Amino acid sequence: MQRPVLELKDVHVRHAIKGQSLLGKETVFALTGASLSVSAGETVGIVGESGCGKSTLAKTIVGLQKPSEGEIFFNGSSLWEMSAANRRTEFGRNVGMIFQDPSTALNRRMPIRRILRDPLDVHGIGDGGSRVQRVRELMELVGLPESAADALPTQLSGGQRQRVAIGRALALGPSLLVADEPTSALDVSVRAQILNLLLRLQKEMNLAMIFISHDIQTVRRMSDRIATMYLGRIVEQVPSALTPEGVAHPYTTALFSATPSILDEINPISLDGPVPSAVRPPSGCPFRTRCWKASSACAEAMPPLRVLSQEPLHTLRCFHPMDSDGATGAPLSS
Ligand SMILES: Nc1ncnc2c1ncn2[C@@H]1O[C@H](COP(=O)(O)OP(=O)(O)OP(=O)(O)O)[C@@H](O)[C@H]1O
Repeated sequence: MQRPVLELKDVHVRHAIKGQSLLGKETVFALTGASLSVSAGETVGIVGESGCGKSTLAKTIVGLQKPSEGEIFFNGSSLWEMSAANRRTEFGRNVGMIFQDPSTALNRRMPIRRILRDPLDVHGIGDGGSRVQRVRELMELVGLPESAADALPTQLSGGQRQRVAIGRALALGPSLLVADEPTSALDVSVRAQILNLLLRLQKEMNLAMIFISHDIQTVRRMSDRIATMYLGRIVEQVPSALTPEGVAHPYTTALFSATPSILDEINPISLDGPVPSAVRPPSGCPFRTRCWKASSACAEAMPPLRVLSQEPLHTLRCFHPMDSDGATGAPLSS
């Protein structure tokens, strides 16, 4: 079996509450027990509502956030046991990140050719001539016209700016790409172009990709596997090829029912009540306070990780999965 490019083992991230240190009484449980892996040529999609920990997971994967507990392996080496210099050079060269909003992610005062060249300069790759050549290649790769080279980010459209951000993320030829909501700040009309560009580049470059979105249909289209997050926990990992009826966690089912594609026939499920606080998450399963299938067992303990299928991978943390009674339809009254 292929060794994963990236592997997270039981990773936790706790944030201090604003104005307090981590030693203060209360902390934000931003990520709890996340285990995940992604191999070359594979895309894992992360989906969940706002505040569920998607960005924390992304920052943790690219080394911008140190886990409070757990381990991260990159090509088999522990990220936080590497020297800081190796993390910056060896790891930094091999991982690219695309952020949600290209307007804030790019330096407004730098012309595009400098933005694309910057990673090569910082990592000392090649000489002046080869860097100029690489910038040309990158512009062609992401579909930017030559005339954009001397423009400032503010002179480009939102879609073109995101193309620049993608080019910069790929400048050093990474093996892992993390895209955190890469189209949510863009006009609907250009979203499909950027998604298609990412799909093509991921295939051509055999990248391991983590693709994050709050929209499960976009994640399904972009990924081989969907990891559903709820209140800092990965509650299910399910192959994207499965139909919504094949998913097992009630929360994943609810996400599908909120944004059905024209091919899906699912009854709408409305989730009652707000997402609980990440400072005081509920005991047991975090979803139980909004789950129409919850029982007293769900309050007592976090459901253990169950592997429903190894190849393709389907994992679940739930005491009352959808397939246990064949029901994918309307919620039972609570
Ligand atoms: N630096 C921080 N300090 C304190 N709390 C934080 C910090 N960053 C994130 N959080 C909290 O951690 C939890 C997870 O946040 P995160 O931004 O990872 O979620 P998200 O799913 O990416 O949300 P969104 O889709 O709105 O960006 C939230 O409760 C958030 O308020």
